[in-house]
Amino acid sequence: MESALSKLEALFDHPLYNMLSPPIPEEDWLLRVKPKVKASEKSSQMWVSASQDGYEDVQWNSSSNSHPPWLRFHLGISRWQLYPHRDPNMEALTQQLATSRIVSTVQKSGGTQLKLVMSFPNYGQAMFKPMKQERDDETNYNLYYFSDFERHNAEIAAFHLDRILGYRRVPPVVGRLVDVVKEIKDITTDRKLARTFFTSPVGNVCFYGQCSYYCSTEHAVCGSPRDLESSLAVMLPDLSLATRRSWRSPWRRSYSRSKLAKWETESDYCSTVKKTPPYNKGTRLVDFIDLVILDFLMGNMDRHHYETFEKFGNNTFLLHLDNGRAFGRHSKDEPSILVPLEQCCRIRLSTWLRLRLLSLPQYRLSDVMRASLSHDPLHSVAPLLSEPHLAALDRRLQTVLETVSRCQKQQSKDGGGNEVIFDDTAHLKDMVTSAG
Ligand SMILES: Nc1ncnc2c1ncn2[C@@H]1O[C@H](COP(=O)(O)OP(=O)(O)OP(=O)(O)O)[C@@H](O)[C@H]1O
Ligand SMILES: [Mn+2]
Repeated sequence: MESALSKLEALFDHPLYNMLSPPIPEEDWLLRVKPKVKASEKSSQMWVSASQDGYEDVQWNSSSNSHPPWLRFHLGISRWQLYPHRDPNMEALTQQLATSRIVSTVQKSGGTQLKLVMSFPNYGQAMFKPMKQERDDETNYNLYYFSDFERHNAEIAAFHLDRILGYRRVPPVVGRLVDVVKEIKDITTDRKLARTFFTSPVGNVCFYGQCSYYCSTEHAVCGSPRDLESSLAVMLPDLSLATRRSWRSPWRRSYSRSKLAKWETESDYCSTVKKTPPYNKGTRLVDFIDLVILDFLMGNMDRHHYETFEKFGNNTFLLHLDNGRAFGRHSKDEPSILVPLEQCCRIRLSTWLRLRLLSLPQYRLSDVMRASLSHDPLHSVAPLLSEPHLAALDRRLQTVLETVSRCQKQQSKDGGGNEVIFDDTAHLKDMVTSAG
């Protein structure tokens, strides 16, 4: 393990993760801090929390040292990433998610499967997903992808994988053992949720909540006897502060047992997408390919939509939310997830270079993932990804690199220029030269 940890350190020290980027102009931050409130106006503007039992009486000013970690996270979101590489706030943020007292729990409306929103004394919030499946269970082959369970460990592993790929587009997620009585049943104001609690025949406390899928006694989640493994993802800024736009994936599956989607029958499908806004300009297509690569590596077939922050228009990163259906199978890869890369033959240079790095023995993807996941609090209960899942990552990475090579061969055969690799580092090189 020690050598794996130093591999991860070496990876994050590599120049490919430490490229100089231009200073961020003010309009490229998602949120702005309001100017300091004058002391005379303070009393009326201060958050009133006395009535909300369990909350801290916080007095925030514009000095970021006094900000709670979740607020620092919100203030660090920019046009290009959710958090910076080697984020000095990450330790405190994940620590809060993992250990902070839970003062309120309610169901999150919308979505198909049970999810809860939990609040901390400093007003931070997290989205909770419970463990529904043992780590070594493989998704039933006769189950359609849209009927698959969501997995708490997939949410956790997706955050680590996204960071290792250098994207930083998944909100931080940690594992936590939640006491379903003390931290859910006893404190929830949600009567509909509270009503679904029961004690199983062997004395474990279980509940199922209300949702459109898997919220019934047969699909209850149970503590052991009260402790339940779960994932807690830090909440993004409220929609009233930062509106998000949802985009339908051009390679969306049909979500029907009998129909095929257009991309499954038209081999030239990407040439249409490339001409269609917003994929015809900027980096949207290669950003989407980045997401496709993440999904192929973790076997996520459920990427029907993705979101962006409206403030940044079309010129921004894609949020990689909702990864619960990843890591369902390790013994089989799902080639259809990689179809957009195969059909479009485009990839960011910086992504491709990092993928090649991760295929080298000294930075091997499975090793750095194992090391990264060992920092999660649930690692002491059981490894977040079993060895076969880690091995599948290396195998799938090879497939991604082979797909890119095939694209390059095909293109040189066709006598084309270098259109496979999209050089997103040119502006960085300019900066380095002008700085030097
Ligand atoms: N960390 C987060 N902070 C704020 N909102 C989030 C976060 N993660 C997800 N969401 C929002 O919550 C909604 C539901 O989450 P999620 O997609 O994980 O649930 P789901 O049950 O899988 O939904 P669906 O079945 O529709 O895909 C998403 O549409 C997303 O906008
Ligand atoms: Mn989903």
